[in-house]
Amino acid sequence: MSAPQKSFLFRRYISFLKPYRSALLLIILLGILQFTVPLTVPWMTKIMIDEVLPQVEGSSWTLGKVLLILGAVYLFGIIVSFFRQWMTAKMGNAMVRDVRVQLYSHLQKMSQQFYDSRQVGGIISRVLNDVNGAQQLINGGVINLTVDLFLVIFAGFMLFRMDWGLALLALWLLPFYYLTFTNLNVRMRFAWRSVHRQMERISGILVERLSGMKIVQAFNRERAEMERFKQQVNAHYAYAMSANMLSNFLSRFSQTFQDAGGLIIWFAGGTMVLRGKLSIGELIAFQSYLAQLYGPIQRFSEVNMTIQNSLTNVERIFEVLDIDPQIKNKKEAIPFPVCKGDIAFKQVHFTYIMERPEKPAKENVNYSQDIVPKVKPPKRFYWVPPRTKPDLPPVTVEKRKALTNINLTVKSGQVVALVGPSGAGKSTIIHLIARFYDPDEGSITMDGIDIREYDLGDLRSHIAMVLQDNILFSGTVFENIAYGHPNATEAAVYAAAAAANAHEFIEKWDLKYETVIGERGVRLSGGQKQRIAIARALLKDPRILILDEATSALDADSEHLVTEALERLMKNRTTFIIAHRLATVIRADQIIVVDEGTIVQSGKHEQLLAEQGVYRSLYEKQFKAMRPEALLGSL
Ligand SMILES: Nc1ncnc2c1ncn2[C@@H]1O[C@H](COP(=O)(O)OP(=O)(O)OP(=O)(O)O)[C@@H](O)[C@H]1O
Repeated sequence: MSAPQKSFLFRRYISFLKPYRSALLLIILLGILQFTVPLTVPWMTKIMIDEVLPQVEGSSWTLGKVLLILGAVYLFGIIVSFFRQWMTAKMGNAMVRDVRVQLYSHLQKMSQQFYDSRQVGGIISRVLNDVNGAQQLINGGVINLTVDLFLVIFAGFMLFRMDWGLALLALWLLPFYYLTFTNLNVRMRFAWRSVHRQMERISGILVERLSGMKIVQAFNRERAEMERFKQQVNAHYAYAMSANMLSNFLSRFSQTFQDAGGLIIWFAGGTMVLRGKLSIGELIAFQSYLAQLYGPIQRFSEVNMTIQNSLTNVERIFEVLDIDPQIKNKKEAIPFPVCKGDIAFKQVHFTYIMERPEKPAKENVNYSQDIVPKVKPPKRFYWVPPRTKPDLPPVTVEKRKALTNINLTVKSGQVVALVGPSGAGKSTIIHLIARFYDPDEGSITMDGIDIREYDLGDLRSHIAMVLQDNILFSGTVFENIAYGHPNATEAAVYAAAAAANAHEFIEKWDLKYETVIGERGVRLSGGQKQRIAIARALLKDPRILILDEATSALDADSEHLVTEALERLMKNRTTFIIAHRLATVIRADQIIVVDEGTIVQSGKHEQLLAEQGVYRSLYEKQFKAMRPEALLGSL
C-alpha cells in the first residue's frame, strides 16, 4: 500500500470536475444563500410573537408586512433550492457522462489479453454500476459538506468566544470520535470493496448465462443456475449488510458523542447557572451553538456511508483507467497509407498470458469462483485515516506457449492456407497479423517493416476479417455491411452485398436493407451471416484478408454461394485462410501446416501429399471425407 493514494484518488476524481468549476462554485454559493431561510424565519417569528400579535404600541410591524416578508423569504428559498438541485444534477450527470466516455474510450484501446482474462459482464459492471456509484459522491449530499464546514467553523468560533472552558468541556470527546471514525471507516471502505467486487462477479456470470440461455435450458440447468445465482446474491447481501452495519455503528457513535456533549454541558453549564456564574440565556445560546456544531458532524457520519461506497466505485474506475493498453502506437509511429501486402514472419514466438482470480491463501472449503473472498484491512489501530491504495484482487498468471519459431514469407496477392489439427495455433497466427497480440520474440513485417512500427489504425485499415463466428451488431443490414465504411453509398453497399451473394436474400425481406438484424432483430442462418460478413469485408476493400473457414457444414447450396463470394473477395488480395475444405487448400499458393505451435510443413498440395507427414494424415482424415459435390461445386 502506498501512502499518497487515497487523496490522490480523490483528487484525480475531482479533476473530472474541472470543466464544471464555475458550476460547483455556484452550487456552494447557492447553498450558503439557502441559509437565508432558517436564519430569517426564527427572526420573523420572534417579531410576530413579540410585536405583531401583542400589538405593541409604536411598532412599525404589521401582520401583512411580516407575512409578505416571510412569503418572499420562502419563495426565495424555493427558487434557490430549485436552481441548486438543478445545477447539482446537471454537474453530476455531466461528470458521469465524461467518466463513462473516458472509460469506454480506454476499454476500446485495451488489448485482447485484457479481454481474455475478464468476463464481459464484469467489465460492464464497471462502466455501469461503478460509474453510477461514483456519481453519488457528487449527488449524495457531499457538496453540502462544504457548506456544513462553514457552519462548524462558525459554531466552534462562537463556542470558544462565549466560554472557552465550557467549549473545551463540550469538545473533549471529539478526539475519541475521530479515532472511532478512523478505525471504523477503513473497515467500511474495505467492506464496500467486497460489495463491488461481488457485484462484478454477479454481472460476469449473469451476462454469460443470459447469452447462453439456450444451453442452460437445453441441459435443464435452470435449478442449478438459480442456486448459483442465489449464492452470489446472498454473498452480495452479506457484504452490503456488513458495510451498512459499520456505517450504522459509526453514526450511532457520533450520535452518542453528540448526546454526551449536550449532557455534559447541561451538567456543567447548569451548575454554573445555579452558582450564578452563567445566565440561563447564555447556557441556551451555548447549547444551540453546540447543536450547530454537532449537526454537521452527525450529517457527515450519515453521508460518509455514501462517500466510502462511492470512493470504492471511483477506485474501480481508476483501476481500469490505469491499465496501460499493451498494444498501442509507438511515439513515432509510421503512417501506413498505402499497403502492398507482402507479409513475413521471422522467428516468431508467442505465449498467451492469462490472469485468473487467485484462490484465497488459506484453503477454504467453501471457496467458489462465483464469490469473491471478503477483503479486510490489516488488523491494527489506526491513528490517522490510512491512505490505502486498493489492493487489486490477487491473480495467478497462467502462460501458454502457442507459437514457436514461426517463419513465413507471403508475397502480395498470394493465398495462404493454414491447416493443422485443432489447437495447433492457426488462429493465433492470424491474430498476430492484426496485432491483437504482439509476439514475445521475433517480428512480423508488412511491406518490409515491423508491424509494431506502423500506426495501429493505419495497419488495421488494410486488414479485413471474416471469421467462423461472425459477429453482427444490432442494427439494419445496411449498417452492418457499412460498419467499416459508414459513409458508403447505397450503390456500394448493394454491390458488396451482390458480390457476397447476399443481395438476393436481403431483397426478399419486406424491409430489405432496412431489416433489423442481430440481438434485437431477425436471426440469420449461418450461411446468411457469413455472406453479410463477406459483404462487410468486401466493402472495406482491404489489401489483406483474413478468413476462418466455417467448419460447420452448410447445405450444398449455401456452401456454393459462400465459396463463390469468398473467391470474389480473395481476388487480388493477400489472403490468409484457415482452411477446412479441400477445395480451398488445393487452390492456395502456399499451404502452411501447423502442429503444436510450429510450422511442420509448407508447400503446394501435391508436394505435401507426397510427403509422409501431418498434411497427409490430415488429408486422409479430414479433407477426403468432404462431400464430393461440395468439392466439385467450389472448384
Ligand atoms: N485467448 C487465449 N488464451 C489462452 N490460450 C489460448 C487463447 N487462444 C488460444 N489459446 C491456446 O493456444 C493454442 C492455439 O490455439 P489456436 O486457437 O491458435 O488453435 P487453432 O489451430 O486455431 O485451433 P482450431 O482449429 O481448433 O480453431 C491452444 O492450445 C489454445 O488452447
